[in-house]
Amino acid sequence: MSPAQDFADHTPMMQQYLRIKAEHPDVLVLYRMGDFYEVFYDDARKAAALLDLTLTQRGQSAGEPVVMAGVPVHALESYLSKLIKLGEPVAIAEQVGEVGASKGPVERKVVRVVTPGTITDTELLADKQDAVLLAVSGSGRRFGLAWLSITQGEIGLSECSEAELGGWLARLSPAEILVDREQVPAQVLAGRWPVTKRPGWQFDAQLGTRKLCEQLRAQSLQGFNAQDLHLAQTAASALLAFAEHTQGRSLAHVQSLRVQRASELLDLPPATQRNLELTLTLRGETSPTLFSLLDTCRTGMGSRALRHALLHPLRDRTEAQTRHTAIAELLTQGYEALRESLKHVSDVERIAARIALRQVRPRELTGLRATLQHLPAIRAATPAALQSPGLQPPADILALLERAIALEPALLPRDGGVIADGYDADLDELRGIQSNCDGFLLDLETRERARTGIQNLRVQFNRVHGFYIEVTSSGLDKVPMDYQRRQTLKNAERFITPELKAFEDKALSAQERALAREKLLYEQVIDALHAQIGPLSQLARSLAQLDLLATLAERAATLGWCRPEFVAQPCIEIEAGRHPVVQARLAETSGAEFMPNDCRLDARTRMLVITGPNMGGKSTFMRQVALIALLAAMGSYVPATRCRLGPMDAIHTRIGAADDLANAQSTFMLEMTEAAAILHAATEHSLVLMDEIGRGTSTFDGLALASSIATHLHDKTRAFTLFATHYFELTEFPAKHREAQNWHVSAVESGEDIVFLHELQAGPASRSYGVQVARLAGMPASLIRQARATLEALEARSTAGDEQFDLFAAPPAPPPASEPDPIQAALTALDPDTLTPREALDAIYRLKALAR
Ligand SMILES: Nc1ncnc2c1ncn2[C@@H]1O[C@H](COP(=O)(O)OP(=O)(O)OP(=O)(O)O)[C@@H](O)[C@H]1O
Repeated sequence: MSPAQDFADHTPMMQQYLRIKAEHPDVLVLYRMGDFYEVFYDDARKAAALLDLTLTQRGQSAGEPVVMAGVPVHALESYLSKLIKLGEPVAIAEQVGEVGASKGPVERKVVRVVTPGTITDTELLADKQDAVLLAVSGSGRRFGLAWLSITQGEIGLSECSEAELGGWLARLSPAEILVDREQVPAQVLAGRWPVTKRPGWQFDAQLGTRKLCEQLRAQSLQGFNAQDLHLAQTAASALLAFAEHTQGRSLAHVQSLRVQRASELLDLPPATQRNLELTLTLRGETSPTLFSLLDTCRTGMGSRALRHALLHPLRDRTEAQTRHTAIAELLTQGYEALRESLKHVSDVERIAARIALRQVRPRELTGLRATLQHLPAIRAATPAALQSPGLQPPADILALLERAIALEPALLPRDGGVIADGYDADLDELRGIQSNCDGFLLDLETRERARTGIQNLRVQFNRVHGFYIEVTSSGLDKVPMDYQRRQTLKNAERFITPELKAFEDKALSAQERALAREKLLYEQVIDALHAQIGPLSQLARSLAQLDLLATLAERAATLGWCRPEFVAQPCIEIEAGRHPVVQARLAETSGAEFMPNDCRLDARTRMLVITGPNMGGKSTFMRQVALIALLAAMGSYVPATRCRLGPMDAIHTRIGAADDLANAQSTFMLEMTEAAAILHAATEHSLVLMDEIGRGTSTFDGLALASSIATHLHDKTRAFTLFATHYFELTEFPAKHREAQNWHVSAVESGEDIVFLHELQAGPASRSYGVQVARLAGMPASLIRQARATLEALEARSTAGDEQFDLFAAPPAPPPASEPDPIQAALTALDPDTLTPREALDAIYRLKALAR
């Protein structure tokens, strides 16, 4: 059959392709053909457009040529990475049968489906971040969540209300969200995450429970405290089904479950995560952020554990306190040696997952081997209090890797040279035949030179022609009868002899057999490692935690942070607190010193009204208080000289933002929506940051709203509140509200200029210096002169005006009820059931008279 005929749609190969495609209608199917992955028909057109491939045409299908495009096997990863970034899932159909083993095309099967949330290829994954696959079930008021990072091995379950869903999505930052195609939550659609819709029957609580029990090898979910989470179980059924479907196998390494109840976490709503620039700056960059400042981890596992700790701080402070103690231990015993030894650690977590998925590559196994060899040094550098059984995996894992895997193996098992010499006698023998080659060829060459008398005769090998004896033109007349011509060159001829041919057959078949043997042995090594997934995952967790702790210790020492103290009574007491990221930026850019500030909030002072000039440092101060509280809660030391913290359930922030044009919300609408959410959610254990609320509307509206919001927070919510404002009128607030105090950021005037001291001082600011700040910003001098004159005029008018309006006066009483209408009163007094006809007639006359 000609190549073109291969592609006619009635041929067995195209039938095989069409069958595979029918099973995967929604994804691009890459169909392996020798050294290429081919895509056909509409997939080909789509792939050609997305990947800039050349379309070709072959054969005929229903009278039309078959359109196709291909990518070379060795370049698969770079194409996959492009497709995944474009949100295009891909099914990979490999040749799984032996070529020529049966009639018809080689057997092919989809071995895995690659989607943004299920990538396992080391090259496609970010080192410092997990790709989280999240399933969301339910609609309306309550939602079930189940998530998993395939390269990590732990399932997370939770349930939340509609208001909490946004916080969860921001916290988990999933690479892909699975939803029931008939019930897609609006918040999921509104987000920036790739969404995959799955059939409704895959969302089933009973199925979820069964799958979870199977996965965790448990009788019930009771031991995990997850038996009552029906919505989360529903999500888990879809999650596990999808994960298995994409990997083409069950996930042996996923063996643990963590139930995370929203009420257990310090609530960090999406606005807080954004405004505090935890992992992304307001501009969407990854640096400078709190995470980028903290993350000096030595391993990807450590960085991922750090990110998790930062975004999932617990309200209960036990775990954080244990971390503080560990940091203290590392600071006294030294952390440098430990951090140095962690440099030699590979990503054991991902390697374990890739062993479980049978995708592990030889070089990853040598990485694992080097890590295991290095464990004694790591244990020696770890303080006794931080040792854990996980750091001592069974010795046979290392023994196996040392015996079985070559020192420097090839990239892929199919290239050979992966299994070490001496591991398998059969392989050694086959390799022996190959390496004896050189000796045999030299020997043959000497013998043939002697036999023929051709002195420059040479025995050689190349991949295309195999073995041959080369004789230059000058020696051709001496060539014996048994030489058979193989190839003619310009100045020479190449021959083969029966002896050389026999040797060639033996050598080439030895090479093929050695490769097959290596493949088998490699599979056996993976089988043996598969049985050790448990200890390997435990090792990964221990190493990640060690790296995280050593990093926090290093940061604490380098940046001069202190151990926070947790107390039972409500308070936030910080001495000489700093904003760690602003401080680091200042040091890097201008070399300027950061001005530390105190903060004292307790049962008697729950609100600070902060005033002062623009650029004075109000936002920085408020954020630093929140960051210090968060750092303490995640188990880190904090940028201060002393810090005492009472219980805390949430950090809410309302800080100026740009218009949310995508969701058709104006700045003001967004401001009010966020403020409303805070007023509903905050409790007296929450920390609330309100930065210049009300500035998105007219002065009077804004002032009125700002003062009402402050009153609500003070009187009703009673949250610890930092309230920065430009409305001077609000400095009157503390005079009438016992638990509020005025503070201001200081600045001094020097001539026409202003110098910011960034120091927080008691009392209200004396003025706002807006015009001076505008001057600093480089406004034209004439404009500044005009602004100054206008300002003076306005100020004069306001002092000459009426007595100041009392913003915080009690709301006016509702208008008094008016006199009741006499007709209505008479009508109300009537009871028709008790009237005689005569009385009824009288009543009508009376009403008629009243109406006149
Ligand atoms: N404590 C401090 N020590 C040194 N520099 C500081 C301090 N606080 C703030 N700054 C510097 O001042 C700049 C402005 O601070 P910030 O944004 O907090 O001012 P602001 O009062 O909130 O201004 P606006 O009212 O315009 O929002 C910061 O970017 C930082 O460089």
